[in-house]
Amino acid sequence: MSGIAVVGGGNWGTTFAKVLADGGHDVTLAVRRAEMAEEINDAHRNTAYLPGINLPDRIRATTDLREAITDTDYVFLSVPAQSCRENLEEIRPLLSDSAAVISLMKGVERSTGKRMSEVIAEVAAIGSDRVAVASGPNIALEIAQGQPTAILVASESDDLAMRVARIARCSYLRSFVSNDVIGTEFGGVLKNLIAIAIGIADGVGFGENTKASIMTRGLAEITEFAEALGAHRDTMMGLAGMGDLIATCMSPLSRNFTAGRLLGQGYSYVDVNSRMQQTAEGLRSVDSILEIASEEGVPMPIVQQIAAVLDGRMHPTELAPHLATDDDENPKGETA
Ligand SMILES: NC(=O)c1ccc[n+]([C@@H]2O[C@H](COP(=O)([O-])OP(=O)(O)OC[C@H]3O[C@@H](n4cnc5c(N)ncnc54)[C@H](O)[C@@H]3O)[C@@H](O)[C@H]2O)c1
Ligand SMILES: O=P(O)(O)OC[C@H](O)CO
Repeated sequence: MSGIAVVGGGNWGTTFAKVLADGGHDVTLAVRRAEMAEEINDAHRNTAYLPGINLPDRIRATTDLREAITDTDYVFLSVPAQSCRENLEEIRPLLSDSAAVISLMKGVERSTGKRMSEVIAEVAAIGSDRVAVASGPNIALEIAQGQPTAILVASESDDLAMRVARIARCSYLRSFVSNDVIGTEFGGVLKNLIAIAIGIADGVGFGENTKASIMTRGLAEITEFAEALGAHRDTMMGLAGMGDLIATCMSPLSRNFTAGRLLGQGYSYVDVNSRMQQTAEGLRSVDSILEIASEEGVPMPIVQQIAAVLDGRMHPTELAPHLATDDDENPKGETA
């Protein structure tokens, strides 16, 4: 048995399939639309998601999940987090007894607050030694253009993390390994929220001081949250935390930053949703993260202000979460 499948032919799924193929592997890319599969197979292009990018011949697209998953060792999942469960329900009966499932997603499930690796283990009914996650400063289009970057692959199984890292690398993507699954996942989920705040600040017209202070306080805020949930601090200071935070907050290609900027420009949440062509996971994660933060007693002033802008309780020009403190005499974390 051998084989690699990527499920989800969007921005990231297609780019990740290209990374795997450029690393010398044959990859089956499971997509939903027949015309997309045809374009990828015949013209080696996915113009809807990666305009101007030529895809390697080693990628074969199909709309048939059975063809993609059967007898496959590694299944990489790159669909919106809210559709992870339904996609897995279709995948589960097709999985071989030893196949590993790797999440490329950066969201939590709204209905349960679960991380994607938790949803995978539950729905696919597989042990944590067959589940991995991969996350880092990975703006898809830049990687598809061959611009160099790095990614962190994490699994509770060192062996699986190493195997996935060896597959998921090529001349322009270096993979590092970790066993901090919680930190690697929360790094990706939480940086999206800070990128929305930075987008709001940008849309309002605030300058670099504002954005730098939100980013810095944001890193402290998401690190405290992630640590409370079991993440290692080092992970939050590494590629999957600070690295991804910087990339996402600074890139106009980021969908989370773009969604924030639209909010800052005065569009409502409903308008922003209808304008976004691609997945901005942060918009769907805000409520779940605040719920978990409240259960854990972790203060999240930045995320709270994003929620207030999203539901119209706060005007974007009032966004100044880095000024909020319960105790002005004893500001917390000012070494950050
Ligand atoms: N784009 C990036 O730069 C990037 C980088 C790293 C991680 N990610 C993460 O990867 C995941 C996928 O993001 P993306 O950028 O590829 O999103 P996207 O919107 O570009 O594509 C999503 C894909 O999922 C498919 N899909 C399958 N089931 C679906 C369903 N029920 N509803 C909607 N779409 C469904 C769509 O057809 C589409 O091909 C997200 O969690 C995102 O945070 C994205
Ligand atoms: O476009 P975004 O905001 O989903 O961010 C993409 C990646 O997660 C950046 O690492």
